[in-house]
Amino acid sequence: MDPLIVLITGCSSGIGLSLAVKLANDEQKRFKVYATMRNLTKKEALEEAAGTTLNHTLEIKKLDVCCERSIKECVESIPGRRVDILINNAGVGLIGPIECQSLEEMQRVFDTNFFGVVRMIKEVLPDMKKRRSGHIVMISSVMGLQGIMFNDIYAASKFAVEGFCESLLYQTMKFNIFLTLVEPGPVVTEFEMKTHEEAMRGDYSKTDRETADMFMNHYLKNTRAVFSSLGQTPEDVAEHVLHVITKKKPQFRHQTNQVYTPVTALKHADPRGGLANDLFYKLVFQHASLMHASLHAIKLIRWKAHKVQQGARMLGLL
Ligand SMILES: NC(=O)C1=CN([C@@H]2O[C@H](COP(=O)(O)OP(=O)(O)OC[C@H]3O[C@@H](n4cnc5c(N)ncnc54)[C@H](OP(=O)(O)O)[C@@H]3O)[C@@H](O)[C@H]2O)C=CC1
Ligand SMILES: CC1=C(/C=C/C(C)=C/C=C/C(C)=C/C=O)C(C)(C)CCC1
Repeated sequence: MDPLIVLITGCSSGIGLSLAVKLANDEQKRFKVYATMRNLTKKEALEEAAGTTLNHTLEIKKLDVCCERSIKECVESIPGRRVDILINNAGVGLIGPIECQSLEEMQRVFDTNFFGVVRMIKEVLPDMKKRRSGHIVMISSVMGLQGIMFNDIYAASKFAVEGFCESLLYQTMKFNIFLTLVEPGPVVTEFEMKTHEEAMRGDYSKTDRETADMFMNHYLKNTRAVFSSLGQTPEDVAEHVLHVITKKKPQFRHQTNQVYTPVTALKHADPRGGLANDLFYKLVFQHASLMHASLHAIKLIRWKAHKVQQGARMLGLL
């Protein structure tokens, strides 16, 4: 059988890079991967990770999701413009008090995370409709379901993606095209480092001292702990995406981190919002030490499980 043609955006690092490499290394050779990035001078890491798959099951192409011409040129360069699976992965973060962020910065987040997805889908959907087949996967986020403090604009951009897809779903269903929102919790990639570094360089003189303190001394500290105890690896997320795209009937939503399922479920348990809002508020401002102790315990358990797995592998039991 011919391999499925997969186009992935944002493959210079993180989830996009891991996913491209994972699919290109598929033992059954089910995929031909077009791994795209906006800046080809960053292609070395992917080239290295791709190894012998490079220019066989994996090809690197230039694509900037903020530029319609770049998207068109990339899709036109694919034989027959055929894209069986589109993975909208490219994305940027933004954290901090909104009064310290410029409108331009906020628009850049929406232009990439939301309009980037819209541009990509506009380019491939008509062909998928003609073929009455295809699968479009969004790397959304748990923040597409539940807002988290100081992520106002980023969460809004992911909520926009979720609303857009919920609405588009009926058309895609009619044309036998699958649409899936993959919703990871924290993933340890350059994403965290980039947003954290930008936040450290930020000018907080435009906000009051109390807000600046909430951000620097509560939020940043808490998220560091959250990433180091609950964070997944990009390979983990890639494994979930592989599972989603190889299902006969892929589901619409897929969360990759079980810990976050109850967090996002709170909203549905209490539609008036009290439960979720109260919990987050109390966790951050009233029971921070309890939260840190729990996160630390989770980290220890995960480390122990990892060691047991390593030992079992060495003994040939896994
Ligand atoms: N890390 C996390 O905790 C989580 C991440 N996500 C989502 O996962 C996706 C991947 O993020 P992750 O791998 O973590 O982060 P990385 O920062 O490692 O990767 C982001 C990728 O997006 C690319 N990108 C940014 N802007 C554009 C653009 N205009 N056109 C094309 N590519 C672009 C970056 O390219 P460049 O190198 O040129 O900047 C990079 O390749 C994002 O959509 C993010 O929102 C979801 C949940 C959690
Ligand atoms: C769990 C949790 C927190 C942090 C969650 C974080 C930091 C999630 C990050 C998700 C990301 C980065 C998604 C990207 O799309 C808080 C609010 C500190 C306190 C309450 C419990």
